[in-house]
Amino acid sequence: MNTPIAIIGSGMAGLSAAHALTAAGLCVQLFDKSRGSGGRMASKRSEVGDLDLGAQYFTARDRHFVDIVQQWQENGWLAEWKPALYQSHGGQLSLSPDTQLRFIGVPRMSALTRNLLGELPATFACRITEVFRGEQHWHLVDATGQSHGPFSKVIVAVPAPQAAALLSAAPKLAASVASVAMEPVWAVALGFDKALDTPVEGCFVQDSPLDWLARNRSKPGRASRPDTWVLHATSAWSRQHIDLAPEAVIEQLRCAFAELIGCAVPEADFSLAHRWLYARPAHAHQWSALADADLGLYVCGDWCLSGRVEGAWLSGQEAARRLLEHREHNS
Ligand SMILES: Cc1cc2nc3c(=O)[nH]c(=O)nc-3n(C[C@H](O)[C@H](O)[C@H](O)COP(=O)(O)OP(=O)(O)OC[C@H]3O[C@@H](n4cnc5c(N)ncnc54)[C@H](O)[C@@H]3O)c2cc1C
Ligand SMILES: NC(=O)C1=CC=CN([C@@H]2O[C@H](COP(=O)(O)OP(=O)(O)OC[C@H]3O[C@@H](n4cnc5c(N)ncnc54)[C@H](O)[C@@H]3O)[C@@H](O)[C@H]2O)C1
Repeated sequence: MNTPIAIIGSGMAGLSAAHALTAAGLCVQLFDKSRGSGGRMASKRSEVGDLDLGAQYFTARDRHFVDIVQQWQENGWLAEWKPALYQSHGGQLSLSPDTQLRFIGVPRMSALTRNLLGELPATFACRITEVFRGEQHWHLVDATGQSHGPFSKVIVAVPAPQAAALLSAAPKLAASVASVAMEPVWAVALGFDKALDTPVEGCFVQDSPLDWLARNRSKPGRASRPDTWVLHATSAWSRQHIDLAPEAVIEQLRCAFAELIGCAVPEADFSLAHRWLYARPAHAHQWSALADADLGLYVCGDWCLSGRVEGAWLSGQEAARRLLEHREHNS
């Protein structure tokens, strides 16, 4: 019997592992606490259109990732994003041309992970709280106390602080994962019925509570009206203001935006704030993936590498590769 492999987390890392394992003829079952796939590549549907509140774009440097990105582009799941890119230093805005290729899901970032999910078996709105090994197989318990299984192996593909809590079966692994700190990011979306009078479409920011801002209508496939923007605070500012009320976060980041954008910024006609508690690892690692292969427990995620979409995909591939390698050696 092909006992399925449980994958906890259906962000880019979990989906990447799922694809590699199904391509090798194995069965997988994904679990995610959210109502859909994508994790930090999520897009929020709102009255002003879809808003990419997490990952803004991604780059591809590793040659394997470059190849898969090309396939995704040929499938129509991705487009290149070529914003009028600026930088802001000490309040000075300047054009920041570069030759970097940047990709986005179309018509929203989450379309990519939705396409990757395809027909893969997945259980959503299911927060896994316990992962334990019986005599022969693995079992999962969710927040409602329901048990899921049996599974031949388990891949944990969630942010490190959430993964550590699921690894009590492998204390050494749990300790390594628990040592990874992840930083928060406040994201704010603003919508203006009358478009702002600025050529800026994306901006890397320094010396401000803001770290990044992007104009949605510059992204292929997005609605052009109203004029919506996504602002990301720095992790330092987000940490200091972690418990601030969303309305106050919106106001403070709107003021920071108005200060640097160089045009009149009226009250927003639409606004929302989203707090990412585990947005990015505090430090990059070179782990690719972690495992207790004899137990059959694997861990992956962006935080094992660069804290970027590319790192998440590579980490999922590596977890799957190690699982398949161990399986082959023991068959
Ligand atoms: C604000 C922000 C901006 C970013 N900008 C960029 C960018 O411009 N470019 C770039 O390359 N990267 C960017 N990133 C990083 C990028 O989004 C991540 O590297 C990547 O999406 C991580 O994928 P992942 O699969 O490792 O984790 P995630 O996407 O976090 O997926 C983990 C999944 O696990 C689920 N989960 C967690 N715990 C449990 C549990 N107990 N039970 C069940 N499910 C669980 C979650 O719901 C989630 O769906 C950004 C991230 C943020 C937050
Ligand atoms: N906010 C968060 O939580 C984030 C979590 C994880 C990643 N985040 C940001 O994503 C991008 C992705 O980095 P990348 O894939 O290496 O893209 P990049 O465009 O090459 O940027 C790398 C880095 O270089 C600086 N930079 C790049 N281009 C310019 C430019 N034209 N002008 C000025 N500066 C530039 C910039 O500092 C980038 O950080 C990356 O932005 C992560 O911060 C967010």
